[in-house]
Amino acid sequence: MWAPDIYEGSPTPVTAFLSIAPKISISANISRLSIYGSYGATLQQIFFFCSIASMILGALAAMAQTKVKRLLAHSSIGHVGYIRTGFSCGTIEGIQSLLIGIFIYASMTIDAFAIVSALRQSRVKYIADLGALAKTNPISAITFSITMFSYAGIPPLAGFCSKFYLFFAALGCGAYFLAPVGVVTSVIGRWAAGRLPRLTYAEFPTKYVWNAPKRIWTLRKQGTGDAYYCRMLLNSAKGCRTHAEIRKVNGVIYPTYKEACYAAGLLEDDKEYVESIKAAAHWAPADHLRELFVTLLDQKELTTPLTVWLATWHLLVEDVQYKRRQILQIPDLIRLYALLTTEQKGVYDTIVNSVYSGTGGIYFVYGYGGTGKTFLWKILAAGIRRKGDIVLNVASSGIASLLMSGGRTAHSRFHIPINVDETSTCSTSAQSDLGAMLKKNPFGNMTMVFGGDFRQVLFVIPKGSRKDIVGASMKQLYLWDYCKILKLTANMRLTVGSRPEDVSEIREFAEWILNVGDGKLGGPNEREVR
Ligand SMILES: Nc1ncnc2c1ncn2[C@@H]1O[C@H](COP(=O)(O)OP(=O)(O)OP(=O)(O)O)[C@@H](O)[C@H]1O
Repeated sequence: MWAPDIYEGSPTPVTAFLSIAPKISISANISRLSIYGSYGATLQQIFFFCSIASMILGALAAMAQTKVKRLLAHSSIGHVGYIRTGFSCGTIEGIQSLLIGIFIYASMTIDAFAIVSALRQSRVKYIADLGALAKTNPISAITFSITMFSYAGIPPLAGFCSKFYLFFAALGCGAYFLAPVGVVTSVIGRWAAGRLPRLTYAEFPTKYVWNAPKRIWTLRKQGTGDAYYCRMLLNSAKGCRTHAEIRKVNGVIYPTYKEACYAAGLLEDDKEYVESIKAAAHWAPADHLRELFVTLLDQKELTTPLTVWLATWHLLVEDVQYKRRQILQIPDLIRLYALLTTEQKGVYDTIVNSVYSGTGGIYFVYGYGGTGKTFLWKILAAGIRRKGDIVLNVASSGIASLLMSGGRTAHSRFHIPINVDETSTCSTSAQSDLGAMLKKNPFGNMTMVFGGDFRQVLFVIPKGSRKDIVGASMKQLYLWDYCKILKLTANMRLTVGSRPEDVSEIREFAEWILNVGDGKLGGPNEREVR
């Protein structure tokens, strides 16, 4: 990015920092290099050429500027050229003059930006706005003029001393061409600085109004009403006969005078700030962008803050959703819900309705491996937690509990003893959060969802018979009679995320597993697994 664009687009304190700090650090580094190293004639010629190029570019470009900050930006480019002269000499005098130059440059720049910052509080942005400053704010006008003349190198000001030392050092090392170029560019700079305080007689009332009771000129405030924008258009539109014709710009009739003013380029539309925020979004996180936006608001840089907000809000709030989800540990629910199949949606809706109708209930979601049970748990938990309600995800094993958001083993969550007998109780304290929750929501009002595949969740009973194993399963609980069974049948593992060439193999394996589970394969195993 071109430095003056950055200067223009950044808040004034940032611009001041950018115009001083890098130059000091670069000058300090190259001075050290110059002291400890040495370079030949070719390199010296290149440095001289760069100095001359910076001086000429800074001076010529400054002539064409209309905005105060851009003028300072180009002056700063010119100054880099002057300062580099000291380094290019390759002599101790050159380094001394460079240090003096950088000190004076930093002082002048701090002074200039302090004034610019103060002036921008009163919305002075353009060089033309400075025209009648002497009338309204003589102290600022005098200080700014002195600073700009010092920038231009007019004797006996500090800027002159710095340039004098630099050119003297250049002549001392035989760079006879560089000194006259520096003098000529300084004269051009003097012209650029000299045109600051001028406004024509006709232009003066466009920036200032005469305050008759106080007998002073005050800065013209920008109007906001329709009449103001209409008057603005009338100053440039020709031959209008109707209001619609006043609002017509380049063949388009705009609905409001203000929009027509923007289209005609009569109002600043803050495009530069919108572009700055968009450019910064490529490398800066959203909270930094928000800081930038707030600084722009604070510095009163924006003409139409709402327009800038509407054009950039999606970048400024990019992380908000993400952060919220992180805090609540909620995945992107809307996207996930859309992924659910019809039968998964049926199960989801039944369970969520039971939670929010207040009736509660016990459900068992039955589906063989790969039908999306774990997938459903995640979305159910997200959907209910999103509303601030509590979901306790538990599993019978530690590994299975890791698959669920905030999952724990049932034993850990409800303090269930490992070895259970008739006298066992859960050691949940009544004062704990869990105890308080259980007291507040008696089991009748709660929704409990069990899930699994009987092929996968049957208990291992050491040396137990088929009858013992079935007897230890959930089906034997008295609660089972109240359990509503919800079924998932489509094997999602086959259809989602698998490579097409693997699908038939996975399908074959899934069917084989099913058949083993259903007892359709194999014979009696003589109570031993081989
Ligand atoms: N609606 C869906 N959209 C996209 N992917 C899905 C969907 N449902 C399930 N899946 C994916 O299918 C695969 C199997 O799902 P999941 O692990 O939830 O099944 P499961 O029934 O819990 O299996 P198992 O009983 O073997 O643990 C996972 O990769 C999951 O992300």
